[in-house]
Amino acid sequence: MSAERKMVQERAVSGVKSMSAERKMVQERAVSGEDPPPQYIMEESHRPIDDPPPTSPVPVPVVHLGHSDETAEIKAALQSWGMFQVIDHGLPSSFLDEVRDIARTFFKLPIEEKQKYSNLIDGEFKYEGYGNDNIIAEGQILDWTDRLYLLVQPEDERKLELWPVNPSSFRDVLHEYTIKTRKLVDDILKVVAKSLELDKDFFSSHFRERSTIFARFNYYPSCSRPDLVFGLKPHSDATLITVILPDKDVEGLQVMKDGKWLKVTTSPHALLLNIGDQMEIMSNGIFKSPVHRVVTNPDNERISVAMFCSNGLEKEIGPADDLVNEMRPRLYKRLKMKDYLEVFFQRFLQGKRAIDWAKL
Ligand SMILES: O=C(O)CCC(=O)C(=O)O
Ligand SMILES: [Fe+2]
Repeated sequence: MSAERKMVQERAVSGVKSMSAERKMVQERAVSGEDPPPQYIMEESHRPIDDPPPTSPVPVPVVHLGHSDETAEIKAALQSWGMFQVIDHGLPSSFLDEVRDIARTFFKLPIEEKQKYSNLIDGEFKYEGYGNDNIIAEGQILDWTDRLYLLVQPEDERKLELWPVNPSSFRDVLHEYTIKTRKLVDDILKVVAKSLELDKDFFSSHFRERSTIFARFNYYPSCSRPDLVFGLKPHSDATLITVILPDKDVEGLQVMKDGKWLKVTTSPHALLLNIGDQMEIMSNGIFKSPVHRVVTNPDNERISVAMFCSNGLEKEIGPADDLVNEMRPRLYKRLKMKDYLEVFFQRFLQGKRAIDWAKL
């Protein structure tokens, strides 16, 4: 990785001085049966218990790739939900299970083994590795989750020393999963471009130019007080598009739709795709980056794997010229990806959205 890029990445997350010190992992708290301590507890008005409660599960729309209706299906799904599931993605179910297995096996390793990949070095927060969120402010509320966060693309920027060697298949499976999800995302971005009547390579060419993919393995231990804490606070992703491999058995993801929280349910063989803020900006707001959150569960742990696909850090992005006209004025400014990410991460940690900063 170039020195400049490294600096930018580090600045992107620690623009405000890090206050992370050695921290107990959420998994350790859950194993010892601890109730969530105060730094995890949401203030009363923002707790996961909603009135009215999240409605009964409505499956997220399915897009049938390669089908004559795919363009219309994607457009409808993105305008109503900001997300969709794909079942005919070409990745065998057994392979998706392997991806879930490497995540589960890694998080089951003894803490000392996992700490070899820690994102805290001498108390200083690093972007990649195993751990939790950076702490940048006193009183910051933490999420009930542990993670492993790795850059997988561009390949020549991977920090392989942070890729677990246990389970022994971890690196090969993650590499293969990267190649496969990348191909899927490239294909899907062409359909998204078509649905907006843009050149079919509009998003995928942006996406090819030193585009980044980060893999995030999310582990949400069971929690005695799901009414007080979040597995992941409400947020939108900074990405162009995100591919989520949800837990096969345990629910937890919810999305805000038409002002209400809905439980997200998908087929066990599905990949779930949601767009992020970069797509909202580039589509001039025709597609909105969905706000979503994860709740915890008193009986079960949950895992998920997210692949965050973004334009390269040095790219400047803005609304597509063809989507700006008299009827639809430009809604977002042009911005450099690295500047956006800097704002995004600071706000993400405070449970705030960055997209407002990009609006004109
Ligand atoms: O755990 C999930 O299902 C979603 C994770 C997510 O939204 C994220 O990692 O940004
Ligand atoms: Fe997310």
